[in-house]
Amino acid sequence: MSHESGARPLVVQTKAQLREHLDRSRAAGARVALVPTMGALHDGHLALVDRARELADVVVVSIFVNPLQFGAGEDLDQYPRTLDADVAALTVHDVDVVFAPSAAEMYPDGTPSTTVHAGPAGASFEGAVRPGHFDGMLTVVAKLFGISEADVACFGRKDAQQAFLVRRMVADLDLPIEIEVVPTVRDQDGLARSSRNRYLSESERAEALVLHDALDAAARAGLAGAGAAGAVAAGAAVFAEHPGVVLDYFAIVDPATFEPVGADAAGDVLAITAARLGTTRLLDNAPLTLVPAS
Ligand SMILES: Nc1ncnc2c1ncn2[C@@H]1O[C@H](COP(=O)(O)OP(=O)(O)OP(=O)(O)O)[C@@H](O)[C@H]1O
Ligand SMILES: CC(C)(CO)[C@@H](O)C(=O)[O-]
Ligand code: BAL
Repeated sequence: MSHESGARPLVVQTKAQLREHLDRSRAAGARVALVPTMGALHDGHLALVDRARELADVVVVSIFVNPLQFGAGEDLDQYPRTLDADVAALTVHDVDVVFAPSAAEMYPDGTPSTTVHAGPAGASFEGAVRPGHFDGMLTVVAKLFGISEADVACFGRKDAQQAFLVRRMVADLDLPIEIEVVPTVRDQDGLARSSRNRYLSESERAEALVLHDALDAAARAGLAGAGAAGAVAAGAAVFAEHPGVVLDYFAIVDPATFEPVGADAAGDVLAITAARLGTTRLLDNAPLTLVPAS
C-alpha cells in the first residue's frame, strides 16, 4: 500500500487492473483520493494532486480525453496527449497510480445508453456554448467514481461550473464520495493555467490576460457599490477594449445555484467568463463581493 517517495507511479490501462490494485490498498486500510484529468498536466493539476496527497493514503490520477464531453467541431483530436511527460511530473508529486484507459476500455459498447443528465444548471454558460458537454463530463466522472470507489475526489475551481455540477450530482445521486475543490493556479501575470494555453500564439497569450483583467474590473466595481449590473458592465468594458477576443459570456452568479444574481443582489457572489482567442477557448472566474451603494 505504501508508496516510496519519488517512485514512478503504477500506470494501468484497464479497469480490472485499477480495481485489483485499489482493492489491495483498501484491504490494508488505505483511504483513496482520485484526481480526474485529461492529461497535458500543468501546475494547476499538480495542485490538485498535492491536495489529494494531504487527504488520502493512495492517490490515483486518471488521464482520459473523454470523447463524450466534446462536441462536433471541437478539439478532441487536437487535444494534447503527453502521457510520458505527465507520468514524469506525477512521479515528482508522489502519485501512486495513473489510470490511463483507452476509449474502448471506458466505453466498450461505444456511447453508453445510460448517461448522466446535468439538468438545468448544466444548460447555461459552458453548457449553452457546448451543448451536451456537461452530460458527457458527468457521465465519465460518475464512471471514474464507480471504478475507483475513491473516498475523495479533487477538482479545480478554474472550471467552476463543472465543480458545481459534480457536487450536485454527488448530492442528487447520494454517491459515497467527498468532493474537494482546489483554488485556481495562475501564471505570474494572473492568467489561469490551462492545458489549452499551449494553443495560444505569443500575441494571443498577451491578450489572454483580458479574462483576468475583466474579472478584476468587475470585483472593483462590486466593491465600489456598482451592483451586479455595474460589475458585469465593468467586465464587459474590458473585453470591449480587445475587439479580437470573442466574448462567450461574462456573468455574476450565485455560487449556491449557479444562476445569475438579481439586480439588487449583495454579498459574496462569483464572476464567471469565457472567451475565444482565435480557435482557443479559455475560461476563468473569481469570487467578488457586491457592496450595497451607500
Ligand atoms: N489552473 C488551474 N488551477 C487549479 N485546477 C485546475 C487548473 N486548470 C485545470 N484544473 C483542474 O484540473 C482538472 C482537470 O482539468 P483538465 O485536464 O481539463 O485541465 P485544463 O487545464 O482545465 O484543460 P482545458 O484546457 O481542457 O480546460 C479539473 O478539475 C480542472 O478544474
Ligand atoms: C473532470 C474531467 C477530467 C472529466 O473528463 C474533465 O472535464 C476535466 O479535465 O476537467
Ligand atoms: N477542463 C474542462 C474539460 C473540457 O474542457 O472539456
